[in-house]
Amino acid sequence: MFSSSCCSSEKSTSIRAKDPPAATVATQAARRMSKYTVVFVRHGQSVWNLENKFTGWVDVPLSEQGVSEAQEAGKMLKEHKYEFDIAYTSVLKRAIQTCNIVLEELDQLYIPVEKDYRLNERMYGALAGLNKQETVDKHGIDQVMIWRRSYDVPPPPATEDHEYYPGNFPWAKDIPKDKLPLTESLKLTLERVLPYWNETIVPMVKSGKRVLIAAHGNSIRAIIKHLDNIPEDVITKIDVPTGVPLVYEFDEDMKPIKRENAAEHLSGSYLLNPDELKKKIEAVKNQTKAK
Ligand SMILES: O=C(O)[C@@H](CO)OP(=O)(O)O
Repeated sequence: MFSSSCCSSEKSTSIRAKDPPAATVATQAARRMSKYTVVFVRHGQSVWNLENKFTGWVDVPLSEQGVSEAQEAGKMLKEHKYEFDIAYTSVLKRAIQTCNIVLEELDQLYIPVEKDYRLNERMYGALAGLNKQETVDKHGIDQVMIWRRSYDVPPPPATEDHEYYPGNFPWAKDIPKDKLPLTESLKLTLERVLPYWNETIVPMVKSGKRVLIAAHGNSIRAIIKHLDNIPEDVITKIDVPTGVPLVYEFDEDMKPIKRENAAEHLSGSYLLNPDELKKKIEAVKNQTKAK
């Protein structure tokens, strides 16, 4: 079964609180009503995160640090006694590796794992392969932040002559040409991910299966925007750290229930203490800096 406690700071509240504040009582009541739990994990650091390159659909592996982060994610879940019936991941090896490492740590490699390109990272268009900071130096921080974090402005497209044109990826051969994106904004990523969430993952959750999703910074941002109805101008400021489990609880209508220690703007909470979490989120933000 899923454990009811989530993180170190939650543990300390139970020691501290003789007369829990009203908010805690409300959260505890909400938790009793929670029916389903889904855990998201962004893959650990990839070799292109390490080299600070825009990646998107390019299929690069985890770095050494990324492998350790995925192991840590698995250990966190094990510590809190999470178990899963099925896992979903993308067709990109950094997410698949993360999924396998997490399941290995949990000693649950036996569960089915479904891979689908609709959980892929956003397709980063012609920026794929470029160094993020060099792109800032060339185009300016404002332009790069529009490409990187605006809700609906996609980067320039990767046309057929581009080194990372997605039609050349072996795993993409069955994607119909009209569905093959040459670039994606977060909005387009959401439009790709959401049908998979609604039609494949939600029915599985509602059937009582305990679901793990190992995916990517922007495919997870897209899903949480949908789950928490996060406004367009707020989701632009939200970054997902690498290799930290993010736990969501839902009521029977799949409406998220706010967890104690929920991350800012989210109903879900990360299984990491706030200081470490902040450092990991800053590391993502700092991939592009103003000069
Ligand atoms: O390059 C990418 O594919 C993504 C994730 O690493 O980057 P960003 O965080 O800049 O959207």
